Order: sequence, then C-alpha cells, then structure tokens
Amino acid sequence: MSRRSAAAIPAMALSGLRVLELAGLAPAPLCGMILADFGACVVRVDRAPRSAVSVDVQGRGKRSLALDLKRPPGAAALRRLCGGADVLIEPFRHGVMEKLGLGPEVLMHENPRLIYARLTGFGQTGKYAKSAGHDINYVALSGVLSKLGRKSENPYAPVNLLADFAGGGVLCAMGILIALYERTKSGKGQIIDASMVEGIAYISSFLWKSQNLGFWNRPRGENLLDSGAPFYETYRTSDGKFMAVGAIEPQFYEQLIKGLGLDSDKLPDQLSFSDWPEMKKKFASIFAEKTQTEWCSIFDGTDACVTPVLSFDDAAAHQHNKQRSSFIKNDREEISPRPAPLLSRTPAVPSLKRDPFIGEHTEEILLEYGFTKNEIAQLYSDKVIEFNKPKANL
Ligand SMILES: C[C@H](CCC[C@@H](C)[C@H]1CC[C@H]2[C@@H]3[C@H](O)C[C@@H]4C[C@H](O)CC[C@]4(C)[C@H]3C[C@H](O)[C@]12C)C(=O)SCCNC(=O)CCNC(=O)[C@H](O)C(C)(C)COP(=O)(O)OP(=O)(O)OC[C@H]1O[C@@H](n2cnc3c(N)ncnc32)[C@H](O)[C@@H]1OP(=O)(O)O
Repeated sequence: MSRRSAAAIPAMALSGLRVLELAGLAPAPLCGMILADFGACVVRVDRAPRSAVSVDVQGRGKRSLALDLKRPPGAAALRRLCGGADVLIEPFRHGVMEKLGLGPEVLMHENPRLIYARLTGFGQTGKYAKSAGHDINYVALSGVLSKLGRKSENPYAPVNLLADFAGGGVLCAMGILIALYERTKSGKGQIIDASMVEGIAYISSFLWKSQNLGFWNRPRGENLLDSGAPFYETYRTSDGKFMAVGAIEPQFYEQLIKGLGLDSDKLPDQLSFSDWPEMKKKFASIFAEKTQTEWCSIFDGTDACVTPVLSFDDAAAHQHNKQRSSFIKNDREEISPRPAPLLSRTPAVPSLKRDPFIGEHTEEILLEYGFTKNEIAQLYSDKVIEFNKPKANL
C-alpha cells in the first residue's frame, strides 16, 4: 500500500484516524509507525529545505509532507492541517512549538478535538524541560539506569530501547489512544505531556514496588533478575553462541538441573545467594560443553525455561517465529518485526512498501486536507513546501 487514505483499509482498528507527526529522531517515529500499522493515516511533516536523506527508519505506512515551519506561511499551513487532524505528535523540546506560534493553546483553540501529543525526554515543565538529552540521560534520571549492569561494572544502558521506545514511543501511543477513547465521551481533545523519564519510571513500577520483597536490596548485578542468579543468566555454548536461562520457579529450576545432567540433592539450595557465584561457574562450564543446537535439543519442549539467544537472522528464521509469522518482508526484501499485539478481528496490516522519501506526498496530502492547486503552487513558489517528485505537475 503506497498510501493510507481514510477509506483504504476499513478493516483496521485505527482506519480513518488522521495523524500528523512532526519528524523527530527515534521515539516519535515509532509512535507514528504503531498508529500507521494499525490503520491510521499518518503524515510525517518533514523539514524543508529538506536534508538529503531521512533519518527515520520507522516510516512504514506513512506519507511525507516537506514543510518549512519557520516561515509564517509554513506555520499557517500546519495550523490548517491541524484543523483537519485528530492527532498531532511533536518531538521537540519544550518551547519550540510555542516559538513557531504552534503551541497547544493556538492549535486547540482552532480544533478543540485535537489530541496534541508532546513527546519529550524531560517533559514540559521542570528544571530540565529545555535541555537537550538522549535515551541514556532519560533512563539515568528515571532511576532505572542505576539498576542495570553486571556486578562491579558501570551502569549499562541497553541500546536506546528503554526511553526512546518503551517509555517514549509506545507509552505516547498509549496516551493517544486513551485520549481518543475519552474524546468519544467528551468530544474534546487534550494535551499529552509524554516525558520519557516518567515513561521509563512508570514501566519500572514493578522494580519500585517490589523493593520490599528482597529482590533488589543487594548491589547491582547480584540480585534475582539482574544477572546475579545462576538460573537467570546467559551462558556461552561450545560454538560461541549463547543460551538464555530463566528458570525461576522451583519446578522449572528442577528441570534445568536435570537438563544440565546435575543432581539437585548434591547442590546448594536454589536461593542460597552466597552459592550463586559458584553455581554460575558450574553452569557455565557445563553449557560450554555443547553447541547451541545440542542444548536446544535437550531443552526444547521442556519447562526448564531455557532458550537459544538468537541473532536477528536466526530469530526471523526460527521455527516458532515462522509458525506465527512474527517477521515480515517488505517489497525491498527487508525483514522487520510484524506489528504486535495481534488483534483477532482487526489486526494490523503493515505496509510492505518502502518508507517514504522526504516530500514524496506533499501535493496529495495538501489536496486531501483541502488546499487548492493554486494555494499549493503559491507555497511551492514561496519555497515553503518541497516535492520529491521531479515531475510534479504544477
Ligand atoms: C539515542 C537516540 C537518538 C538516536 C538517533 C540516531 C539513530 C541518529 C541521530 C543522528 C543520525 C545520523 C545523522 O543524521 C547523520 C547521518 C544522516 C544519514 O541520512 C543517515 C546516517 C546518519 C549517520 C544518521 C544515522 C542515525 O539516524 C543517527 C545516528 C535518542 O535518544 S532520540 C531521543 C532524543 N530526544 C528527544 O526526542 C526528546 C525531545 N527532543 C529534544 O529534546 C530535542 O529535539 C533534541 C533531540 C535534543 C534535538 O535538539 P535540537 O536542538 O536539534 O532540536 P529542538 O530543540 O527540538 O528544535 C527543533 C528545531 O528544528 C526546527 N524545525 C523542526 N521542524 C521543522 C520544519 N519542518 N521546518 C523548519 N524548522 C523545523 C524547530 O523550529 C527548532 O528550531 P530552533 O532550534 O531554531 O528552535
């Protein structure tokens, strides 16, 4: 599907929803992609003059409009677009939209039904609201980074998954859907202040609320789920690959012990913290005796909670994932994860087309939002918009 017009995919859950996503780095693009995957008509508003290539690798199912927001006619065009949209996603630090005359009080005055989603690191208020930052900074400020890392090592940020995507893009999408649901009752839009610091903190509620259970009172890397326990760890196999072990409950731990060829009567208690370092060494030397495939043939089909650590290629080719069609291939043979979760009646139908070029759909989007051909030609000659179609018919 090259475009997501409102009527194109009636079966999808979000079809008919009009979303404007101001181009950003990583979190907002995921938020927009989720909405597009589930049927929303997502327009990415890219910068004009445009950079050579888009850095958005999460443009699936979106269309691109290149618009210079710094020029008054460009800002006015966005205001008009927002008049016909359900959702605006903006990824700039606090104050940028206000400086452009595109703050929520302006846009929501003109369209009171607009959901104005502000996806930032530090939120709209507070000491850091205007500071630059990236995923690692937000994870740090949430308190969560202090918990991540192996024993005696520095805290470790797991790529940019936690803030940008889990606490950022995904939670912002959730906020949008909640606000849309509420709008069905009130008829009103609202502002979403999606701070990634708070998003990560929120998804770490389990860590906060389980502190009194004794899971986390030991130093970093010495606890149950942070690589302290021998039964919640990864182990290298003889062919240089890894197995992941997550045998927490005693009945599953017993199956792990059996699969490793050990006798639990001759081992210390599973929860004997002081024995964990020795037990890890024991498990490590046993895992090092066989290949990953050999371990899979021992543990597959058991409840030992032992699985192979797969590369991306191996994950896409793994029998279980293939049986569920968990990965998809686009028309450029690029493999990526299929949208999740699966809805029984109205599942996501992700676009299999390549991501849009910057400005590829400028004209058709403006026409769709009610701009006349003359108005578009004027914006073009004023260099407020750009096309990425050399043969644009204007
Ligand atoms: C860890 C992650 C980030 C990872 C991203 C990397 C994967 C990529 C980052 C750089 C990429 C590489 C690079 O681009 C070079 C190559 C390009 C090539 O095409 C591909 C290969 C590259 C090597 C490429 C490869 C990769 O893609 C990269 C390595 C994160 O943590 S992302 C989360 C970041 N934080 C947030 O999003 C929180 C909220 N936002 C912010 O705090 C700020 O936006 C931020 C991120 C700190 C950036 O600050 P900045 O000063 O740049 O922006 P803002 O203050 O927000 O203001 C925006 C200004 O832009 C103006 N503007 C916006 N839209 C328009 C428009 N349509 N027209 C005109 N002007 C526009 C706006 O008015 C603002 O202007 P002012 O500054 O004058 O107010």
